[in-house]
Amino acid sequence: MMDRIDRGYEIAKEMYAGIGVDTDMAMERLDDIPVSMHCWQIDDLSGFENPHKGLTGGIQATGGDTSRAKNKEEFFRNLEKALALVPGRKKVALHAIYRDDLGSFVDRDAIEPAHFASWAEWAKEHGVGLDFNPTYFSHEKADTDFTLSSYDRHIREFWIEHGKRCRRISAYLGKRLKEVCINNHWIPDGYKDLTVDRQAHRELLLESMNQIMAEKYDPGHMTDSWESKLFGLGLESYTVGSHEFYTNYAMSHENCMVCMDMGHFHPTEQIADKMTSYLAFGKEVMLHVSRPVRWDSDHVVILSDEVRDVMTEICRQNAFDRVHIGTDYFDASINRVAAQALGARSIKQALLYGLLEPAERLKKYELEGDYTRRLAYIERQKAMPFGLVWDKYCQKNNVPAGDWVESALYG
Ligand SMILES: C[C@H](O)[C@H](O)[C@@H](O)C(=O)CO
Ligand SMILES: [Mn+2]
Repeated sequence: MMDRIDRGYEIAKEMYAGIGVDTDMAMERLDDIPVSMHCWQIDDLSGFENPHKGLTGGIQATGGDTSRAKNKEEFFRNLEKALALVPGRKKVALHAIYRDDLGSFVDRDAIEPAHFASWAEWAKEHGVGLDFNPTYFSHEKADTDFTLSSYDRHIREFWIEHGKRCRRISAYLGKRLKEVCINNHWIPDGYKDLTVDRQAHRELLLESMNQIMAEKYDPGHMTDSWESKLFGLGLESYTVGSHEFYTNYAMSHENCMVCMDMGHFHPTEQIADKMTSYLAFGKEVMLHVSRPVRWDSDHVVILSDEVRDVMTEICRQNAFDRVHIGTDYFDASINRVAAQALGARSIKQALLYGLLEPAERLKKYELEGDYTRRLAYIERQKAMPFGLVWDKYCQKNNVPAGDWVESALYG
């Protein structure tokens, strides 16, 4: 007697075959697409360095759910629980403040690969790759709202050293895990109110970036991305690291790309439309998949139209090796393990949705100028039994399907 999931899958397989889509093949392809899960949802970005410092830089984790990991043991236990709820290939994205201090305090301008050796061991044991993020905020030397673009040379030098060391650590992690580690830089630098000299800070940032990026690393071990932003809380009027700024930087440097965070643009701008502008020039792209609600509020990622459009676009361009998918949100209003798992699962669902699209057929209609069929078949896709294939995919990967949240809360 076939179980419910198998019966459902048989029907779905037949229906997708009817529109020329091979569901087995789609699941196989999905197996190979890593999603990089940010570790900081587990503890609201408190980190191991100084968990009581509090977030600075115009970012916030709001909400009153009490499940935030309170110590390292709880942090790893919860992170592992969340990983176990997400099917397929995964990476974990670290921040520099999650370093191991090896028994004594180490500031950000002094961290070394040794402070992340235990993470490399952990990643090997759990079969995941690692990505990295320098932490240019939540530190006394970031309290003026300026880091790499500060007018103060000492502040700049401190953060330049941090950036350089994070690149070295990323290269070490990539080499040890035999999987490229993406080192994503995000700085909060900006002004709350009307800004008179918008260029001076950008020139300083450029100079700092050039120093950070001077050393060349094997692209098979590490690559850098620079994450732009429109505005931060309390930094509403001017952000030094704008999208145009990093785009120009990435276009003129090798082994370097932009990171587009879905919460860092004007609400009507679509990331799905932006990716191919980089791919067309042979550039890779890093994504922070997030969910802004009215502002860059970092809500938990869901299977929204925006996320589905981004993942479908990656599938249509077959750009799995050129667009790197990472999560980024910090919501303190719900259970942290469930939040962490839900966002990554939603991205995998969106990818599966895209892989189940008869892309060649749709492209053919477009080429022929048959826009009626193009629209009608894109819409038809929404009523196809995609959920039945997803359940099968979870089952194949020994991950709970429908009732997964019970494992997150009580597993
Ligand atoms: C913690 C991350 O570095 C941070 O969320 C950054 O990626 C960002 O999106 C800031 O708004
Ligand atoms: Mn981000």
